[in-house]
Amino acid sequence: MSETPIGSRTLEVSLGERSYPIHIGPGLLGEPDALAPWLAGRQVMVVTNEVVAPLYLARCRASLPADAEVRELVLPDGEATKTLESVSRIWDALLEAGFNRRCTLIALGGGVIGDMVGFAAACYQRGVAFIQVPTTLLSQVDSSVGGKTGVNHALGKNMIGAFWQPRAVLIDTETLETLPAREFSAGLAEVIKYGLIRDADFLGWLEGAMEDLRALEPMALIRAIECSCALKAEIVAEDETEQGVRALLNLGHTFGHAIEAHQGYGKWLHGEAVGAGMLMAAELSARLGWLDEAEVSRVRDILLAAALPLSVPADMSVEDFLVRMRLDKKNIDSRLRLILLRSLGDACLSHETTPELLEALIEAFPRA
Ligand SMILES: NC(=O)c1ccc[n+]([C@@H]2O[C@H](COP(=O)([O-])OP(=O)(O)OC[C@H]3O[C@@H](n4cnc5c(N)ncnc54)[C@H](O)[C@@H]3O)[C@@H](O)[C@H]2O)c1
Ligand SMILES: O=C(O)C(=O)C[C@@H](O)[C@H](O)[C@H](O)COP(=O)(O)O
Ligand SMILES: [Zn+2]
Repeated sequence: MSETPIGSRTLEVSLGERSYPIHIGPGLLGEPDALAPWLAGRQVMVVTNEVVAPLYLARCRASLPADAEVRELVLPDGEATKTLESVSRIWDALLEAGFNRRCTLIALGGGVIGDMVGFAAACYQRGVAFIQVPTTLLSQVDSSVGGKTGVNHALGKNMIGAFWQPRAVLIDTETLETLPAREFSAGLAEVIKYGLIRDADFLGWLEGAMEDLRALEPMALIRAIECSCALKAEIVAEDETEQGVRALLNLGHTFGHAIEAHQGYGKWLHGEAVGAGMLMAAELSARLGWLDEAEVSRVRDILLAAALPLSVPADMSVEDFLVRMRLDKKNIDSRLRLILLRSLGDACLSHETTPELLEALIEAFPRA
């Protein structure tokens, strides 16, 4: 890009030869040639969905060089479409266009599009370039960074996938102006997650900034997105393929993924399920004697301030949770491993939970 616009920031995900930038700022999408530096060749396929296309496809095209051979694929919307069949449609479109190994895929949309396009890129002709252009808060603070790509399976979330890093992440914070409030709240869950797992100061700042964030106050937004991306980039650089510390990014997810899969993908938003799951993890941490009641209340209060659910679905039994949780990717040798909190800002991967403790926690957790 020629000039850095006011209020914008650049971070790096440091992965040696596969390092890449994260550009964050208002109005980045639509700048002429903004995407040009990371194209592998002239062939470009922009993949988006039917909600995002009318809003941002034209701006995305305007950020590509005039001589690029650009194709567009507009997929249906929603978590229920995060399937191998949708990814297959991307491969069909690439082959029909005669695209070769030097093509570049652009993921324009939220985490569903980003995860699918990344996976399509990882497999097409054994791996081609892709760029993340995230347009939801959740995808701007989490899913566009770190190279986890894939699709859901009826039996479990993100069960089919690959680690495949993008060449760049371009975050235009202005795209959040059209995002529904419920989706914005879902994104806040992952923002809160970073404070809970790794950064108590950031958590403290978030507690005071929640109103500004929900009002889309530009500087608060940039700070939340920048801090989130910086924390994620640091963890991914340390542990790209989740052999250790990266698992902390899964706080609340073992419970959350169980809710998403049991309810039917899309009924509960990913961030909503993760929010409730983080409260469950905090309460379990308290039952182990690690958090005190005041700390659990802080978790409850910040989730409430973000307009996230504090209860789980009324129709989910303890067994409904356990069946799904036993399939979690973090488990080893049938031992359930959960991310818990030793204190606010300090998470750990724990297998100290007994079945009795877990069952009692799920049983007692509020239903709605
Ligand atoms: N790969 C990772 O590391 C990672 C991390 C977190 C979440 N995820 C995955 O991300 C997915 C959730 O992502 P999400 O919350 O972005 O959901 P999403 O992609 O379904 O987007 C949410 C909704 O907002 C719409 N939308 C997108 N941008 C918009 C805009 N600017 N204005 C108006 N509407 C817009 C979408 O069409 C959709 O209806 C889940 O599948 C989750 O598993 C992946
Ligand atoms: O990047 C990661 O690592 C994460 O765990 C981020 C999570 O927010 C995200 O939901 C991720 O897709 C979960 O991955 P999974 O392997 O637990 O399905
Ligand atoms: Zn998540």
